[in-house]
Amino acid sequence: MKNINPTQTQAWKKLEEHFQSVKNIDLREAFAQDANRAKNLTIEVDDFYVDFSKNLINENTVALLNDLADECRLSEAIESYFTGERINATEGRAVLHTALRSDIGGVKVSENVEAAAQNHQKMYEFVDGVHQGKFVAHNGNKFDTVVNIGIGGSDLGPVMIYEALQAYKTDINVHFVSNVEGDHVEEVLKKIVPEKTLFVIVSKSFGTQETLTNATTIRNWFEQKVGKEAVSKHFIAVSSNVSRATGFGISEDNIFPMFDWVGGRFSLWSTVGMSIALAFGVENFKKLLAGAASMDKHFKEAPFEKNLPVQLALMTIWYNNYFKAESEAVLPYSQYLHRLPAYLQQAIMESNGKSVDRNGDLVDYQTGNIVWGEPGTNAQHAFFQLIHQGTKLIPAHFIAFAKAKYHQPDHHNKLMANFFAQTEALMNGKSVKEASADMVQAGKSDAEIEKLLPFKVFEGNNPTTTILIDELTPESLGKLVAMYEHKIFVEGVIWNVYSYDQWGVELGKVLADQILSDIEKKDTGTHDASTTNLLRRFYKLN
Ligand SMILES: O=P(O)(O)OC[C@H]1O[C@](O)(CO)[C@@H](O)[C@@H]1O
Repeated sequence: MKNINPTQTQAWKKLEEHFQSVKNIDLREAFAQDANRAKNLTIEVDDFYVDFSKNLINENTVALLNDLADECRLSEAIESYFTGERINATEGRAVLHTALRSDIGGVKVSENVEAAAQNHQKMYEFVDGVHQGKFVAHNGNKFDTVVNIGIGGSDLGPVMIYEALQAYKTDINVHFVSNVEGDHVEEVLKKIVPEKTLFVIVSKSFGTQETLTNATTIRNWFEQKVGKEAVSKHFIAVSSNVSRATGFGISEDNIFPMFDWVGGRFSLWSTVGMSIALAFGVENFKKLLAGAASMDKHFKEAPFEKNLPVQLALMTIWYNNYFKAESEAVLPYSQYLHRLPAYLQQAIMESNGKSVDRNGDLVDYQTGNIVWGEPGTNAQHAFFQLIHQGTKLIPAHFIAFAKAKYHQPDHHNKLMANFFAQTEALMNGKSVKEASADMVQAGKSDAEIEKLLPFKVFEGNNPTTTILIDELTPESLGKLVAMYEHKIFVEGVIWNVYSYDQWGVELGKVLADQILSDIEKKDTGTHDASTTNLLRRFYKLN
């Protein structure tokens, strides 16, 4: 059976017509006319309150988007996802990060769930052993520092969670080395005491240039400082390629396997989460998994119209494919979530940045959107100007926790006041009448008002989705991340792309290897004129 081109569905065509009548919706009027708008366009799932009502939609939009999901056979796709069908067809793999945290896929994936549990068990025993002083440094010291050596999914998930759960941290500190840039390694090495540090090399393939280079440099440094014989006590690895890891010199006991049915960017729930478990303890790691599991259940069971990942994905499709918005901002009003946008950039853009559909045909519609963001309120003082008054439509997710971690009511009230004010301001804007009234009030002359008026007007009608969560806990964080994972899945199904491969990153890797061999010989090789000149300039200084 051919995979469905979304643009050929009835719903897509109806949405095109519907778009003509909704594209100029005035949100202020929409709220004035419908007292139930906020209530009807909000989904509450336990501690998550997600308000879609400040989006450029009406209830008919939601119904038509749900029809689109139906016509694209989303329900069947969800079933295939959870039951381990090889939906990553270009690599011939199942996509089962869900089996790392819930048994919702039923008997078909019970073997995967069991294998995941065994791997987790080995990790939990190790982590508990480190905390209890059973697994110690070569000289009997307790480890108080971990260095996570990995990149992409072997870094972004762990570092994002590590930053987010600082309030739950044990006395183990984690540093992350990812970039192949030697200065990154040096800066981390400056901060650590090797005798008290555990190094975790994380690489699903154990073939990634950056990670192997960093791991080699760090091991050499360690051998010089402490001695070769101590390496086996201080270096462990997480990989699905156990033989390569042993080839690197890590003993098999110190290797924590992962599976090829877990994609790198969805792997923080696996043994890739080793540094998370070390930093926060096994119980908190389990809570993170439990939170994700509850979102899995919601996603699998809730009807589309009440389903958070489904509705979030449909909103993205609405803006991306009808309004032709290119990007989406993710704005956490929590400093703890400062790495969430970076994490989501990989998860979303590596997954759905595809231009060939699942039939192998070039798509003639927009797929993966660009995701970016920073925490509020800082972002307000940086790029909000463009969202308020620029020429681009930027739908934004505003994420906040109703309860602060520390009791600082003055700070929290101010933070939340900004959080609420921004979505209101983005929606309401400021009309000519309001802007001139303000200036009259401020005592401006008529001439000044006339001159400044165009600059003081805010068009408004900028769409936002508010994700208000009771509190930042390991559980709620797990839910939040899983919610975005499933959103990515739904978008991939509707855009009819394979979300779980990443062939697009391969070409650069191959070319970098070729150029490296030129650089090592100080040769300009056979490159285009621009690259040749750049190499010459580089050789002058090296
Ligand atoms: O864990 P590995 O195999 O080192 O890969 C790191 C990252 O590289 C990528 O394959 C892409 O470059 C990512 O998908 C992955 O997360």
